[in-house]
Amino acid sequence: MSEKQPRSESMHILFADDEPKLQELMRQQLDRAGHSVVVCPNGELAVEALEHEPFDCLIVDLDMPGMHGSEVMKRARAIQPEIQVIVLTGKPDLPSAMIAIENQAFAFIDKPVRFKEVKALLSGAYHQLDRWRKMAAMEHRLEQVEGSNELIGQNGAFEQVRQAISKVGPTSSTVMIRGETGCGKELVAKAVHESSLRADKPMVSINCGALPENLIESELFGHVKGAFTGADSARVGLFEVADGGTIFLDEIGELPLAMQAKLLRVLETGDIRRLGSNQSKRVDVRVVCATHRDLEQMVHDEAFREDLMFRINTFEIHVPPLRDRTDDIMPLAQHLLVKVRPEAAGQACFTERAEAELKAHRWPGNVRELANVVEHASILCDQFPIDAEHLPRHFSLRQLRSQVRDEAPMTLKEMEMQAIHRALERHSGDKKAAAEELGVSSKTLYNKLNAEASKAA
Ligand SMILES: Nc1ncnc2c1ncn2[C@@H]1O[C@H](COP(=O)(O)OP(=O)(O)OP(=O)(O)O)[C@@H](O)[C@H]1O
Repeated sequence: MSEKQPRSESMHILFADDEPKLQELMRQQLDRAGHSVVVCPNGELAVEALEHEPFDCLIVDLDMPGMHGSEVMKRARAIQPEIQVIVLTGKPDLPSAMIAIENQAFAFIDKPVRFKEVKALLSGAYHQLDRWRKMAAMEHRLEQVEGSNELIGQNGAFEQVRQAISKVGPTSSTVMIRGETGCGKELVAKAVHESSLRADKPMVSINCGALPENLIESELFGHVKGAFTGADSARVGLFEVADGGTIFLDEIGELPLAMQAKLLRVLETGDIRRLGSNQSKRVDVRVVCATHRDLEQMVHDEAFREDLMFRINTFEIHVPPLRDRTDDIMPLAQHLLVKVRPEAAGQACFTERAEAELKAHRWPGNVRELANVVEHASILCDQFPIDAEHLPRHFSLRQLRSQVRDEAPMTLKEMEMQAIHRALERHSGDKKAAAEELGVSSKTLYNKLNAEASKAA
């Protein structure tokens, strides 16, 4: 007697085969195993069924009179991309197997059908579908967290950025994006990737300044099991993950010299080698880098390899700081506000006073700082428009620091953040230089800025 499928694994199945006996058998067995099933005697009716209702799985015979099984599979994929397909055939030869592979079938079985085998495959198909749905849910969540990748900016200088993206995007050139911290370099890198022929392949990002030196190599190139103490299992590096796509090396100026040499070798040969392995592997990855550092000065100071600099700055995009495009401040503020308060769309959301303050500010943290300020204000403001009083305290303090420095009470934390922002201002957003001046590590500085950003959120 067939066992009933656990409820959670039951699927809605479309069975398409022209053999009446097999149709009857599958109808009974699939039903008994806890699935719901629609049986079609030919391809045309199967496609009609697919157009009318969603199925989890399609079991399809290749050789049916009329529409061939391969055509049914193609149509099924177009109508329901996530559908899992199991191919049945009376001729289990290479051409049939190729058809199954080309149509991304989950499994391929020959006749006569052994139901035990079908049952096991259905369980596998169920889990495959489950993974597909979880992945889709994750992508959806990621999209919500990251928001849209739309680049806002009408300013002339920003228009040049757009033009540069559209020119270099479709090529496979290495791109170097320069600009102060928070001015939108990563967003520009995403736009380069999205306008490239690799847009449907992954783009992976790594912040070279945020990783301890001993982890960077394994992060970029992976490692084999036992490569170092604690490497209990092998790990795929980001270059391999990005194969076919783009890797974004943020804060490239922070890359230690030893790693610069290894990166240069990868860029020149296209081969990567996992840490602890003797085997190289060819990867096809486009490299996009970003930095707010003066790389030429770093080369002069022997902190950055000249040969690597020449290799990565084939094409440069300069993202202007926000203070140089004040006409972009309000469109950006409105865009960032809609991200956190969708109901703000289409409304005039800032008073003249708030607008004046936003426009007068120097924005050492650029668009990221603006995003934090807007989010903070949106929390304090129950009803639009946002007024100057809704802007964050540290923002107003910075704005008015010359008048209020001695009068306004401040917590230690606020004084600390003020010191950090002043140091960043003095060093034009250069976090490493600011950290040096403040006597803390770059990592501590990043942590404090991140903590401030999440507090404002
Ligand atoms: N032109 C823009 N249009 C819309 N949003 C933007 C724009 N520029 C920056 N942002 C937003 O501002 C924030 C900071 O941008 P991004 O991370 O790209 O800056 P960055 O220059 O890479 O920063 P860092 O130097 O710290 O790495 C992000 O949330 C981004 O979406």
